[in-house]
Amino acid sequence: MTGKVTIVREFDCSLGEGPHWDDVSQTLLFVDINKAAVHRWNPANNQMKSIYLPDSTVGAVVPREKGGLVIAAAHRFAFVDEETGATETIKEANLEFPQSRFNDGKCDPAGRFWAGTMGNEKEPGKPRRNEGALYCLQKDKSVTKHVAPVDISNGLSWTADKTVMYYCDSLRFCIDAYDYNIANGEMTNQRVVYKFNREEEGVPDGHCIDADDNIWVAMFFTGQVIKIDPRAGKKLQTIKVSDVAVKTTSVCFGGRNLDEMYVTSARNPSVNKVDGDTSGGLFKITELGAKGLQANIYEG
Ligand SMILES: O=C(O)[C@H](O)[C@@H](O)[C@H](O)[C@H](O)CO
Ligand SMILES: [Zn+2]
Repeated sequence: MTGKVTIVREFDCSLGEGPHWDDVSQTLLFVDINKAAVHRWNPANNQMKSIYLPDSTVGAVVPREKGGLVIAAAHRFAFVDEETGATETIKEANLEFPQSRFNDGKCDPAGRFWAGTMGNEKEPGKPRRNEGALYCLQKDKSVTKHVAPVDISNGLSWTADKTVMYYCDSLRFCIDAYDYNIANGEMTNQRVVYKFNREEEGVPDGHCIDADDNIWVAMFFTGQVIKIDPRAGKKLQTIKVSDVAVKTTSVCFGGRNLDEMYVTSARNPSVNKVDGDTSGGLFKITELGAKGLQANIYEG
């Protein structure tokens, strides 16, 4: 199977990110970082519900088991009431770097919410260096710091047996693996499992893991999704998502059978959107011959 790409909706995201398939409602949650927007899109009726947060940016969103959402936005973890849009700060983080902000995040299989930060970027791929870190919002609502310094904290995933965690600091141009202790959330024994070729492959951004423990990475600047076998350290497949929307930012599996892949993207810089400019849109890849696992949610 090679993967069939379609554009499902021209969302015109400034910086679309963090797709999360909500299997309960069969809808897709994702963010537009620069617009501080949390979007929920229902593929069944093409309806979109959006919340615009009071924060300057939002890096990631996940559902909360007790109801509502949890976000990593600007400098805080916060709860969001999806009906009213009201937010409640849980904890602030990375305040030592005032120009930094939260970026990508995801829940681990035990229901902790992991999210990392990055320095301000005047242009994509060029942030203030070493201003980011990887944080974890524990289920007791405390926040712990795990990796620092980081340039652009991005993709996170865990193997099905919960013993390995994968992490990507984009400007390291690799995927790192860690031994993962699911009982206490500690990550140890960092090693590189795949090194990207910057020229041909672009900048590694968000990623997700499939039921076979292969990793699918959205590549920023090249409009590609790359499938990697992290055990063999090998690239298995490259899928061209778009020649126009080349800033592909993240991926997740979705759909009734979790066998469709959603891909978010960022807008190309142009004042007015011209015909055929699909950048900032949401894409779908089918016929992948792979399936995802149910996405984890925050259990605190
Ligand atoms: O989507 C993200 O994770 C960041 O917010 C982006 O800005 C990109 O990662 C970065 O620019 C890639 O080079
Ligand atoms: Zn990202």
